[in-house]
Formats: sequence, structure tokens, C-alpha cells
Amino acid sequence: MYLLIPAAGSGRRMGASCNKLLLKLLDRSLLGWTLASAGASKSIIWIGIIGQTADFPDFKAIVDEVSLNLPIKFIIGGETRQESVYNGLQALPPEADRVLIHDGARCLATPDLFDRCTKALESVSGLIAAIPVKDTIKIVDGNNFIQDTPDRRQLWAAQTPQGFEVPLLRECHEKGRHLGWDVTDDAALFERCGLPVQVVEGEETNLKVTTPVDLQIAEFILRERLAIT
Ligand SMILES: Nc1ccn([C@@H]2O[C@H](COP(=O)(O)OP(=O)(O)OP(=O)(O)O)[C@@H](O)[C@H]2O)c(=O)n1
Ligand SMILES: C[C@](O)(CO)[C@H](O)COP(=O)(O)O
Repeated sequence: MYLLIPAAGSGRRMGASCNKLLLKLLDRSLLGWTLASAGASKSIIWIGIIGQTADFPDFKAIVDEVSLNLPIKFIIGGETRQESVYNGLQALPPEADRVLIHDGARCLATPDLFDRCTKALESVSGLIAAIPVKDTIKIVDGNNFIQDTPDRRQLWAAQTPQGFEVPLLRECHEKGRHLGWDVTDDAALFERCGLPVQVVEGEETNLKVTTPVDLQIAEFILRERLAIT
């Protein structure tokens, strides 16, 4: 399976002075953990890392440290995640018919999750990893008054990997650009184009490291996983 890793963000909500994917979690950068997990999966055969040019020297050092036995391509990202993935899709090898897209910031996804998504993508044209929400969710208006409480049994929190047939996802991105759609994940483009997206059970620990507290939670999970005290 071909894998695109959007890693071209700035980490504004993390408040760090650099791309948050360069921050260390134990002895390795966030991007390093993400790459190590993808590299340990049985199904990933190629990785495209989408980043800002200024980060490429650091990204190259991280790739060397993780010593992956896979072809790696560096792809220049855009101003939004949507644009970055668009650029990634243009840079896929011509033989790539299906692709997984996985946020660099979801550095705790396990190799098994990549493999389960790859397997599931053999029989559907679009999928996402997601987990049922645990909280009661409120729809709130601009004045902070609740408008609705949707049935939680139908609510799932979207994660990555998200996987798609490449020609269909390219078409959805083109349409989105043409019509000015602004979305936070690739599944949303598929949905707006009326295409089906299947949900694959994600992982509760597959958090997106977004704010400083997520870094602490991620470190706790990693220590438990690696049995480090
Ligand atoms: N222009 C962008 C923006 C985001 N991303 C990537 O998309 C993933 C999810 O984005 P998010 O966690 O929001 O990262 P940032 O954009 O870096 O964070 P923030 O929104 O707080 O600035 C991250 O792996 C990030 O690097 C990207 O490739 N290109
Ligand atoms: C793709 C994603 O990780 C699914 O949860 C998320 O939508 C990324 O969006 P963000 O706005 O960059 O957090």
C-alpha cells in the first residue's frame, strides 16, 4: 500500500517554535514514531512525506534515524492540510491505485491499524479509521445556546489512516478546489461527492497530538506500551 503522510503543518495550537512533528516524545520525534509504525506494518510499500521545504533537512535526518527499508519521497506541502494532500496525490507513483493518508501528528497509530486499513481497502473505494464518541455531543449556536443533542450511537470521531482509490480521490480533490470546498479530512471530499466511505474501527490511543497536553498523554501511552517506568 502507498502511504501519504501530511506533515506540513505549523503546530499553531501546540504553541511550539517549530513544526510540532519535530518535537520529541521520549527519545524520538513525533514524525519518527509515525514513520517507525508505518515502516513496521506489513502492508506499506512506499511512503510520501508531505512537508514544508524548510523542514526537509530535519525530516531527512529523522528518516535516516528510523532507517526504513522502503522508498521515501519528500513532497512539498501547501497552506492547508487539504492542499498538502492534493500535492501528495500528484506525487504518487503512476502505479499507485489505492492510497492511505495518515497524519504525521497521529504518531501512536499501530502497525496493525495500517494493516487493517490496507486489508479493508481491498473491498471498498473509501474508508476511514474512526472510534465511537464517548461524550454526549451538543450542537451549540453562536450565542452558546444548545440547539440539539444528536444521538450518540451515530457519532464517530474521525481519525487517520483514511484510504481511497486514487483516481476517485483525485477527482474529489479537483472538484473541491473548483467549488471552493474547505474540509479538514479527505473523507469529507468523498462524502460531498456522494461517494461511500466505510468506517474501520480505529484506536482509542490513536490521538492527534495537537496541544501541549496531548504530548503528555502520548508520552504516558508510549511508556505503558514500551513498559518504561
Ligand atoms: N498545511 C498543512 C497543515 C497541516 N498538515 C498536517 O496535517 C496533520 C493534521 O493537522 P494538525 O494536527 O492540525 O497540524 P497543524 O496544522 O500543524 O496544527 P495547527 O492546526 O495547530 O496549526 C498534521 O500532521 C499536519 O502536519 C499539512 O500537512 N499541511
Ligand atoms: C484528518 C483528521 O486527523 C481526522 O480527525 C483531522 O480532521 C485533521 O484536521 P485538523 O483540523 O488538522 O485537526
